[in-house]
Amino acid sequence: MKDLRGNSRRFGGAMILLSGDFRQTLPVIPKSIAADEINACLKSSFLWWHVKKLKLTTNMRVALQNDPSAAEFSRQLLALGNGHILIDVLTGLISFPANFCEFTSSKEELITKVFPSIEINYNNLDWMSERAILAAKNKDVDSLNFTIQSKIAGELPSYKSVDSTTDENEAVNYPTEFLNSLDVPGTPPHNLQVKVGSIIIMLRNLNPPKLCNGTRLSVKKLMNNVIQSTIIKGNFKGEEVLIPRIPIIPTDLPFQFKRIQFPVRLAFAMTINKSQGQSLEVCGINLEFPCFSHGQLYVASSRVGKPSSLFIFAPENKTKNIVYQNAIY
Ligand SMILES: Nc1ncnc2c1ncn2[C@@H]1O[C@H](COP(=O)(O)OP(=O)(O)OP(=O)(O)O)[C@@H](O)[C@H]1O
Repeated sequence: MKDLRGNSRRFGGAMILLSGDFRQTLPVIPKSIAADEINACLKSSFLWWHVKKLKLTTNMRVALQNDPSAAEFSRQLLALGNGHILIDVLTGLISFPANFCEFTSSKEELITKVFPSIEINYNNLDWMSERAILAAKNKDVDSLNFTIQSKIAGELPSYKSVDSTTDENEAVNYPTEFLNSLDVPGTPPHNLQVKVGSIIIMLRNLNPPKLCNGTRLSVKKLMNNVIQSTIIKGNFKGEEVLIPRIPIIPTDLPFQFKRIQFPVRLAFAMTINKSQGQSLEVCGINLEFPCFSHGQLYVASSRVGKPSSLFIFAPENKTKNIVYQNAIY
């Protein structure tokens, strides 16, 4: 920038606008500890000290609801995000603030609260687009997705990926059966099982800005080599798209392999990290296995604008709220 603009000031004197919330999840670094994540955060850059900070004061997602609980809910979310909710020293768990959400007593009840009568409602794209269940880990999300998908009638075809090593000399070290068994975050599964009417999420940018990593769609027709789907959220809501199989090379493995598969996963449920940036009308959080990193509980809870839209399943209504204070202040 300095060279391009012929100006020796930082960024060549150009004004750069960054926006974000440090209460939210930090960059994901595989096999890292908290210090690695904080180190990768913008705040650890030497440039941070030259940034002028401006603060937004109104939670618009909450304010737009015109709900009597708005001010209190917004305050509770900030307390959660700032790590100001008392942690029990013996268990390391927090109790949620009063009237923060509606608790369910089981995972099954959580599904019923978020997706009531899904066997009838799944054809209503508006209804489907505004709800999701969130969990911290992919493993928990997968099991929720299978359970919810099983409530929809219809055939369940299996799309198996074609997996191979990128370096053919390594083929003997990584047999196809082993590659097939890998379930890598951010990569579609080897055995993709979807039904017509299922909700899926894109895992790659196929055709930005319409079809991007994170776009949610409803499956309309399943063909051998193409999945026809309707975009259910965002500026291109209602548009139909064709999704082909593409080669995908996961980046965070100690070796490289290529998976040819539709770049999608089921998305009735999704990970909290994947939900960052989305707004929902109805949100369920499955905390059977608690959050494990900074800001996850805050991100999950702040996807909705009012407590009556937030359903939580947590053993004994208690959970972990991980907040790295040096990421916030
Ligand atoms: N100034 C505003 N006036 C009216 N509505 C707004 C305004 N700012 C945001 N919104 C609405 O608030 C909701 C959240 O906005 P948006 O998704 O841009 O926030 P965000 O900062 O990306 O949230 P998060 O990071 O928590 O996902 C959206 O429904 C958006 O339309």
